[in-house]
Amino acid sequence: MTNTKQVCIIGVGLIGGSIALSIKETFPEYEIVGIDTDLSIIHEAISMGVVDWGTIDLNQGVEKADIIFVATPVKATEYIIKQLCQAQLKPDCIVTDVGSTKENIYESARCFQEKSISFIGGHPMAGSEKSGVKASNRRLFENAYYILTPSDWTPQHAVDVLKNVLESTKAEIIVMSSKVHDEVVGAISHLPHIVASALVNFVREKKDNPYYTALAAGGFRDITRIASASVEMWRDIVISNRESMLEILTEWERHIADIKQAIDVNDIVQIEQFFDTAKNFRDDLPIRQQSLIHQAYQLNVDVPDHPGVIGNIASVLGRNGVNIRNIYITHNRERGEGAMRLTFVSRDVQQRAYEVLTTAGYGVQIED
Ligand SMILES: NC(=O)c1ccc[n+]([C@@H]2O[C@H](COP(=O)([O-])OP(=O)(O)OC[C@H]3O[C@@H](n4cnc5c(N)ncnc54)[C@H](O)[C@@H]3O)[C@@H](O)[C@H]2O)c1
Ligand SMILES: O=C(O)C(=O)C[C@]1(C(=O)O)C=C[C@@H](O)C=C1
Repeated sequence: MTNTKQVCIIGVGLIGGSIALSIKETFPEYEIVGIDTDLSIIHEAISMGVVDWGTIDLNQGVEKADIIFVATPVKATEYIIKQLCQAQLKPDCIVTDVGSTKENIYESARCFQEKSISFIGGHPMAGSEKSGVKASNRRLFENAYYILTPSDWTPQHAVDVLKNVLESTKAEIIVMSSKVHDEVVGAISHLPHIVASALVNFVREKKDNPYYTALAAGGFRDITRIASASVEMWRDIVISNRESMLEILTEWERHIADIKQAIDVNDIVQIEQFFDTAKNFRDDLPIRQQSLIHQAYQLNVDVPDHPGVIGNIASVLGRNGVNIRNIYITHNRERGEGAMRLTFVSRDVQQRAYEVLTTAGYGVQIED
């Protein structure tokens, strides 16, 4: 149990909105206040039930808060923390953030120490390439890790209060130092985003030949989904995690140079080892049961080039009571044929759809 009554979310976007929704579901008695730069965002958040009320006035929004979440891009977070240090906060207020980098935010939060305000860095390790309050979801963090990096002046009971509130996200909370956070997350999150964007830019340079974009299908799309994420957010992340990123990118260049060298001298053993080492490690990565919104129960359906075939697939499923959650078409074959990737909410619905479509004569593959 906590005595928390009012939670303030600064930056009511994807992450701030999702945290607000999780907290509201578990603690309906809490008042959730939203602060953003634009009143239209506040109005939208109120109409979606994400916050109870909101304002664009930081001082007005935080004055009665028991817990403040700063959920803005990380450079804005540094600035907002400085403003909070000057603001009138309740004496036992806890300030936390959700930023993807932790060292820079920890440094800017040192000003809380002389005011004896508890500051606990935070980073939920789940998200999406989408932004804004519209994309928020109360189940976003289910079964994900939620990293906390408490400051050394923050008492343990404040960390316990925050953990208690964060249990509403159903994430697994782990504690580490902000330095270790930035090194590890730099490698497993920030580097992949750079690689994805570099890969897209690489193909973009070849766009004069239309085959590049036409043939960029499954593998390319899978590995580059995250290149569609918020530019502001990722600009701030790589600027803020500069030191770790420079070291990581130097290591990365070594990996690329090694495989390039192996191809150059036709070193078949080394080429095989390159793929084999990666495959073994990837196959052994622990699988965390993801939240419902991440689970994708999919079917690939061969789509012959006939007028009305897509409508027919949708209606045959509809007639049999099967709801489609998402449809994605890949035109990855010559002469107009393609594949349709359908997503369903559960394994049962996926199985039912498979039966319906195979009975109707479609070529269907289940994707695990
Ligand atoms: N998107 C992800 O996958 C993800 C995952 C984990 C953590 N994060 C971190 O969470 C934070 C927010 O990311 P997001 O994806 O929710 O972004 P978002 O763009 O969806 O939301 C950010 C919100 O902050 C508001 N904002 C910006 N500057 C502000 C300011 N000065 N004052 C008040 N509001 C301001 C924006 O208007 C927007 O509503 C970032 O620090 C990011 O690094 C993102
Ligand atoms: O799933 C995605 O789209 C994400 O990019 C989520 C992701 C990640 O890299 O794993 C992105 C940034 C965050 O700081 C944490 C999570």
